[in-house]
Amino acid sequence: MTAVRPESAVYAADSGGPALREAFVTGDVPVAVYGLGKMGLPLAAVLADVTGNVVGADIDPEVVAAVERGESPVEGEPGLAELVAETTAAGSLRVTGDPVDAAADGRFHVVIVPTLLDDRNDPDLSALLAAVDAIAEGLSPGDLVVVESTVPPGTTRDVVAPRLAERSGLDPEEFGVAFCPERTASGRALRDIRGAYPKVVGGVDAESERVASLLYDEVTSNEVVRAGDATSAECVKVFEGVYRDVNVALANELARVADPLDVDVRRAIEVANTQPFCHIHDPGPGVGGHCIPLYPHFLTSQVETDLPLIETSRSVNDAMPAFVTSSVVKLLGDEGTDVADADVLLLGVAYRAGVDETRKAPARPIARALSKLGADVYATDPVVDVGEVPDLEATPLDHDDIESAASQFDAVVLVTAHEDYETVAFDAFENGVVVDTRDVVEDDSPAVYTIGSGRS
Ligand SMILES: NC(=O)C1=CN([C@@H]2O[C@H](COP(=O)(O)OP(=O)(O)OC[C@H]3O[C@@H](n4cnc5c(N)ncnc54)[C@H](O)[C@@H]3O)[C@@H](O)[C@H]2O)C=CC1
Ligand SMILES: CC(=O)N[C@@H]1[C@@H](OP(=O)(O)OP(=O)(O)OC[C@H]2O[C@@H](n3ccc(=O)[nH]c3=O)[C@H](O)[C@@H]2O)O[C@H](C(=O)O)[C@@H](O)[C@@H]1O
Repeated sequence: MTAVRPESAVYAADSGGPALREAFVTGDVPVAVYGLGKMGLPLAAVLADVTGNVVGADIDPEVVAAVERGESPVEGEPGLAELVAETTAAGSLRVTGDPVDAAADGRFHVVIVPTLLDDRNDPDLSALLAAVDAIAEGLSPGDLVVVESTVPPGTTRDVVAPRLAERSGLDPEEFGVAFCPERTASGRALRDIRGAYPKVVGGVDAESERVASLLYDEVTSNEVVRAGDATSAECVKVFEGVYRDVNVALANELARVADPLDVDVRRAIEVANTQPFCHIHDPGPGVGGHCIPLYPHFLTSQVETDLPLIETSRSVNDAMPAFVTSSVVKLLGDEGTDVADADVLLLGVAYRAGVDETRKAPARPIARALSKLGADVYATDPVVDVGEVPDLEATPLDHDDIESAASQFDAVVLVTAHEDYETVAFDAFENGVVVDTRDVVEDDSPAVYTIGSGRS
């Protein structure tokens, strides 16, 4: 039986028909976005561009102040600074430091706050619950609440929806709840949000899913895929990430046979992938970011079932920094240099190319391990401010000084495949070994050891 919601801007009399779509794009369905970070600000700006009526809430005063000034505190997103300036100037995007404030205004509530792990690798949903509690204070009959933050499967149905009802005093039938994952990647957020991929929606009931799919259909130029329920939609997001972590682990494990087999594994992978059903990923120094390394734990923490492949893949990826470190030590030894006497430069601290993000970045454990062995470790990055990176055991080196300082280093390790490194003259490192963990360095450079390909 379809839930009959109290009539509201979202659940108009002919809910789901032209009236709702029309109301949404004319600003008659006020939108509240909770979390204006790397994903939330681009999302709020696009929703403001579509509807003309968005209030963004963030608990970080610096974020609020920047957006109030019409500035984007999120960098590295093409078009975002302009869109934030335009939508704030037009009054389409307002911002508040009080999520309860936003909840009072909003009728369509979108939560995109951080969901991380605690120090025991259990999901930390504290930010999500705080946002949900704020929404509950301002929830009105006929509202729709959507979670976009990645969460462990079952969270929307078993935690968010009941908590909203309990804390708002509303009957569960009086409002809608759905999970609609954010599938966007940093550096291409506006393009992704506007329709690079289908938008997935899943409701705690059919009416929630139907209305969520209508609203997002006005946002994306791509199709909207209805997962059938909220937990299925949560699984879609987590499975995408787990698929990636397991497949990167396969590539990393294959990279380990390059030396014993004396084969260029990267080349073999490239050729194997000419089969349409073969999609072996790229070997690297480890899996970073605050998404892919986390999502397997969002699944394993939810079930008692043994999931050895998923858990082992995590271990394989987390062991890559040690594999890189041992390769550096061996190559230095081959040159008669003891790692304890070595100066080592890490090229790249960001977890992947082009992003200003170092959470779970492989550079951190590589620097720590080399320092522990007595090496003097330096690090540079064209995007990240290395001096501001917490827990990095390395001396910052300015990106522009790489070639002039090159001769002092006994080893240089390319950790992040930043585009800037494609133009570095690696022959300037004539006194040292070059370890390339991302297959960026041109083969005609001096003896380069590429993880997965061996010596050039
Ligand atoms: N960064 C990425 O590449 C992607 C992230 N996601 C998911 O999106 C969610 C958000 O991630 P990011 O935007 O990267 O995080 P972020 O750390 O860049 O931004 C989070 C923002 O939320 C704010 N915040 C924290 N608690 C709040 C609260 N109770 N109310 C209002 N604002 C609050 C913070 O001050 C911060 O500005 C996470 O669940 C993540 O898994 C999904 C796809 C891609
Ligand atoms: C399934 C999927 O591709 N998810 C994307 C991913 O983006 P993210 O920014 O985390 O980057 P990523 O390309 O997955 O890389 C994650 C980590 O894995 C490493 N990595 C990735 C692919 C590969 O073949 N080899 C490899 O070593 C990267 O260097 C990086 O350290 O996670 C995002 C997220 O959910 O936050 C998601 O929106 C993005 O679409």
